[in-house]
Amino acid sequence: MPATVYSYAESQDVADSLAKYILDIQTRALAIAPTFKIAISGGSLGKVLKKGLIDNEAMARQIQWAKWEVSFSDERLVALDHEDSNYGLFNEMVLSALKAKSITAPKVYTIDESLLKGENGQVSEGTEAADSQIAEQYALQLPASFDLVLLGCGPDGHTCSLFPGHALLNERSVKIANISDSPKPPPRRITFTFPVLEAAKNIAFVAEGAGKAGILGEIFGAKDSGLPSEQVNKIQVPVSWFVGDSAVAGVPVLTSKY
Ligand SMILES: O=C1O[C@H](COP(=O)(O)O)[C@@H](O)[C@H](O)[C@H]1O
Repeated sequence: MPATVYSYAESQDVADSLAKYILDIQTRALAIAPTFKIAISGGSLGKVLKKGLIDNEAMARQIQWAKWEVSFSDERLVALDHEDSNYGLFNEMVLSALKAKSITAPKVYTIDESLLKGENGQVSEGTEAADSQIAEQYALQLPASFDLVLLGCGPDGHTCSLFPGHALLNERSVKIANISDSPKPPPRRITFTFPVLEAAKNIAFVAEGAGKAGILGEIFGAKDSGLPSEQVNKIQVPVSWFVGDSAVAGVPVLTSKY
């Protein structure tokens, strides 16, 4: 099933179309279940969600936040209020805005921060055993299947914290893996593995900026690059990309509007 690419000149249009797509999946999910199960990534995605789901007031009114269950596709092993935390970013961009508007917050599944900390309450340097315990504990909170997984694509083609050429690309024995050698700082993270992505009902990437055009050229090019984001495109799940025109400039892919 080839991925569908939705491309827009304006960043606000990327955010608004993504928001409409999320709303449609939320509506379908809530028609058959009491909660909408979504996984969110870090990086640039937080700003796009704020623009599309919070600042766009018509959209904001239709989002049933109280019925959302939010997990993170990857998380950096830092305190939740650290600037590198993916939860921290979502909190800053979305949760704090909901609080300011007195809107009931979604249920959010974070890492167990206490497992990060040493006896003095400070985040410790971590060990393989401690980090894999954080991963195992996070896996216990996952639903059997996400209605929607929102992903970013790094300039090296990584997604979640699955990096090009890394052994975790072949990890199938656990749903959440820990990594201590992330090429992008911080080095200690946990991440979804491919079985979680394969079990999802829908997956969407968001990629903006001319800086992504090179890697998108490889991902959508004729040659198999084996890049993590390209591997996600090959999963038997509907995969959509919401991109800025500059991110697909010169990329051999058909684009449309959502
Ligand atoms: O490190 C990470 O990077 C990716 C991509 O981020 P972006 O800023 O290039 O969109 C992100 O999806 C992931 O969650 C994050 O931990």
